[in-house]
Amino acid sequence: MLYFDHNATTPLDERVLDAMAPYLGAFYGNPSSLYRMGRICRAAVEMAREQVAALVGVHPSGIVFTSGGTEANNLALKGLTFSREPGLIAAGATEHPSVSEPLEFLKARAWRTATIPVDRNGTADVSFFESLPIRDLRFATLMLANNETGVIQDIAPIASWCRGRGIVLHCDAVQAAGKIPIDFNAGGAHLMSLSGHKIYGPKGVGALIFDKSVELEPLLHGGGQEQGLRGGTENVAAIVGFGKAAELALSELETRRAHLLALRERLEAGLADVPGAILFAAAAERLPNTLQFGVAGYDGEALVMNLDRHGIAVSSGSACASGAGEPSPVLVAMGVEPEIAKSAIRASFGKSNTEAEVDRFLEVLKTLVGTPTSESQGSKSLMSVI
Ligand SMILES: Cc1ncc(COP(=O)(O)O)c(C=O)c1O
Repeated sequence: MLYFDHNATTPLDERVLDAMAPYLGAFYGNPSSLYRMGRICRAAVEMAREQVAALVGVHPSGIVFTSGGTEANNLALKGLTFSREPGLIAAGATEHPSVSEPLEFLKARAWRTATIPVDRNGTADVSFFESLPIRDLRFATLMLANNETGVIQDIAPIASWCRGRGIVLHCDAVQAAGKIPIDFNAGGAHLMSLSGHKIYGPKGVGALIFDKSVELEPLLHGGGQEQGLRGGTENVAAIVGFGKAAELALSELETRRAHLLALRERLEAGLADVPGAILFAAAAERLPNTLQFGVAGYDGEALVMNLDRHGIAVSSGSACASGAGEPSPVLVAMGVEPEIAKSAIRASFGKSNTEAEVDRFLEVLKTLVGTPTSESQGSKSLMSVI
């Protein structure tokens, strides 16, 4: 299978599996136990904490391990509300459901939201913040990179606006981590979510990075683990795997980034010969591995299924939204017409993909959507950009 769906999930790196193995076998201790095996497991968890901290340039004590990106987002958003009077939350228009759904939950409980609009390229409008009633604004949330389009938001000016007014900013960096450099402190957000399975680590583990100045309440009360912010016996093997994946992501960041960008650019160039291809968020700064496009007149989900018959795995939008038959809310928020949005396909490359695989993808795509007519072949490019 040609796997181009790394924003949905990544395969487990073999080196990660090797690091995890002892903690799925011989070292089964509880990291809270005082005897030797417990201490070995504790040391493994703490080493992983250092590895994840290094990926985003923070002190290890600013990391809470969670069951994944979804829990990290829920912990941030709900955890901020428990000790605050209900008020206004500013939230990006293209957030992942693990942010937008907790916000819906909060809206049913006296909280209100203000949507930070995006332009046609999916870039958030920073000036929108000036229109917000500061006294009512409790906190803000904006993703670092979008899971569908790969659009990267410039968080620093928003964070500095928020910090200047004592407003907490949460940032979902699940898709950005391991693909672009992240410096938590320079970025300026107070809270940041990460996930293990998007960086060749295991599923079911993630982290919330937190600034100690922020008042945050846990979702899970229990044995006081994770500095009291996430009760429950730690999933040691998964945490160890996440740590190893983070270490590799940091040490290989530049080589991975260059490789992924070359693949993305190859696909982008090839799409110019695909009749009716429309590249989304073309002018925005995007993740090196992600390319979302539509093919006018075609249904994205049908194309995904046809590509699957040829052994090619891509997504018709975000993994969570696919199957719903609705146009992608991300593209709709960008002002893309619903009919065009319904034709969307997302290719997200990974470190093992090759140029030959991209060429094969283009070859199959062209057979599925027809080849250019001699008349259109004469034109410079058949691809429009949105
Ligand atoms: C931007 C973004 N945030 C959060 C998540 C949720 O992460 P997890 O699958 O670890 O719960 C995802 C997963 O697709 C994502 O793309």
